[in-house]
Amino acid sequence: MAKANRLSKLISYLKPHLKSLYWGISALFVVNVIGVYIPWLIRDIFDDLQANFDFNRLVSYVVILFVLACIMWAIRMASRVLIFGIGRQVEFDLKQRIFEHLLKLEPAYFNTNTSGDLINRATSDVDNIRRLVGFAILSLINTIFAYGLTLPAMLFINVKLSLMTLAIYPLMLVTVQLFSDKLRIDQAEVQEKLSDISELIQEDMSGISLIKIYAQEDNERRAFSHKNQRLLKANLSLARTRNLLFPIIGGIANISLLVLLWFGTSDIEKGLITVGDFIALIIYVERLVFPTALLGFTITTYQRGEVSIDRVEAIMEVEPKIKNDVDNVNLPIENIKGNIKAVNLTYTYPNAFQPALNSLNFQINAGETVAIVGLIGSGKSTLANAIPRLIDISQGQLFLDGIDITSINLTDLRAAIAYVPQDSFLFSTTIKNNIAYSDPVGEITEVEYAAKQAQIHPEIVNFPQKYDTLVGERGIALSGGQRQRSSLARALYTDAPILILDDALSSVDNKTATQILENLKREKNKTVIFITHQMSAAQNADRILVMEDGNIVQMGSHEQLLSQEGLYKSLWQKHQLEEILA
Ligand SMILES: Nc1ncnc2c1ncn2[C@@H]1O[C@H](COP(=O)(O)OP(=O)(O)OP(=O)(O)O)[C@@H](O)[C@H]1O
Repeated sequence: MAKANRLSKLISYLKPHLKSLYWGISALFVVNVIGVYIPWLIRDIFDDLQANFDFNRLVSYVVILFVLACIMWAIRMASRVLIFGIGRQVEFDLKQRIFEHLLKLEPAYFNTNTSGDLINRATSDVDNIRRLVGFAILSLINTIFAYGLTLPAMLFINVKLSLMTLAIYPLMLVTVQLFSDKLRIDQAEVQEKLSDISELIQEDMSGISLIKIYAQEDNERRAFSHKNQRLLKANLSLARTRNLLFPIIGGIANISLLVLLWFGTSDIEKGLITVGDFIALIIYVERLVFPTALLGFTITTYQRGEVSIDRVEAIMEVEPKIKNDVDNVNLPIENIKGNIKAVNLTYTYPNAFQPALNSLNFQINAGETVAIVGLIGSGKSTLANAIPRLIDISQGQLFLDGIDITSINLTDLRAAIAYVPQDSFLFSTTIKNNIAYSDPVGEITEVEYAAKQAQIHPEIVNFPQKYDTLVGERGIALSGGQRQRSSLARALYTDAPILILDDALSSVDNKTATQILENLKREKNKTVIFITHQMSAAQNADRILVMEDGNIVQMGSHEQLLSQEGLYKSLWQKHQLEEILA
């Protein structure tokens, strides 16, 4: 991204918070004015008291200085709260925008972009932008005000002394810049070693049974110790760099004070400056140490923030491929019958050489139960994903109740379809919330009804907290079959006119799977499409589509297909042989 573009992005992040920024900058200005005025006052106090000491005046000066210092402290606090607050606000806005944008993107995007990278952009990169907006802006403006106000005051007191003492300050800036590069490298190294360790812990905890079966505890312990050593080394290197930098900055500041002391005292002696002038200069020089040192960090923070703006904006620039047509048609769920028709339906995955769906033509009537069978990789899941537009299919190839699905409002289309994907994903929440995912405030009786239809109810009531039992990663471990039937219950709960099951009962025994499908068949007006490798379940469907290499090679009822030579007959014979052998 070009520099000007980045700057305009940065301004757009700040735009909603301009009022706070205005007040924050104003507060910083006032702080710096008071910060320059206090040494000036001390200068006058010294010169005044030296000429004519009076205890009462001393007390009143001390009170004035104390009040000014308190006001400065309070305003400085306010400026920090305001500007760091903007950083936090921008962080909040960006995280929200990234998440909302990711929700708009199609599943294919997440196949080509790792979740680790996306999480990194939404956390570490957003954090870098927060630092740019909070710390870098505060520090940069503070430095501008500090120099802009302090330097004239110093020059007014004595040009030669001011320039001599500050001449060494660029060295401080360069040192911090050099160190901040090293600090960044060390910090990244620590981060990398830390994620290595986290990955190992995560993997070992998931594969703990395998480690035990293969008696690999010693090997894993050694692997952990090796990674832990590397983390220790990285941490020590970071500590060394930090511990070296701050004494060097202090040393440079002290050199400039020594210069001031050396030439300043002789100037007092020569009567070129007063004692008050000298003390004010010392305070001014000290005042500039912090902003100068911070400027080095500010430049690095700014550069890092710029890279992060590019990385975050790269996500935001990805246009969702599957979106509503400009003149999309609303299709209320109560008007949907559930007829599905494909006309030369063709789909090729990006970077694939062959189409996964190769000019399919079929019609599924409303209320029909259709099984899709075929060899692995023949395109069954791709077809299932095409109907709710989870993949980007072309216009004029797939129709719902005679309407091109690419022109139907996406929310309406998806509301019409209950879909159970191959992996029965469960969220880390209660079983009730998992089933009632599409309408979390639904009645428990409806949740139970769906669970009964999916034949999981008797097992749920045996769970420790019944429907309130936590499942998913942080809950109890469910068997494959229980997970599948819970996902099925989630789909049945929505009561959509079309139900698609993608091999969703593969871990359920044949008898239960057949029973579930029988129950579904009895559901009037529901179009059911179920992809399966279980031939005993498929045989009960009204019709069966047989797929091979992205083509529908056979279509008909179980009896019709058995009477023909072809893939279906050989799949059925194989199934029967397995039954006999079992
Ligand atoms: N995201 C993807 N990117 C590229 N190719 C893919 C992708 N998903 C599937 N394919 C390919 O498309 C073809 C059809 O895959 P699909 O998953 O639809 O088959 P399937 O019949 O459902 O298989 P299974 O019975 O094993 O579930 C396969 O050759 C597969 O390798």
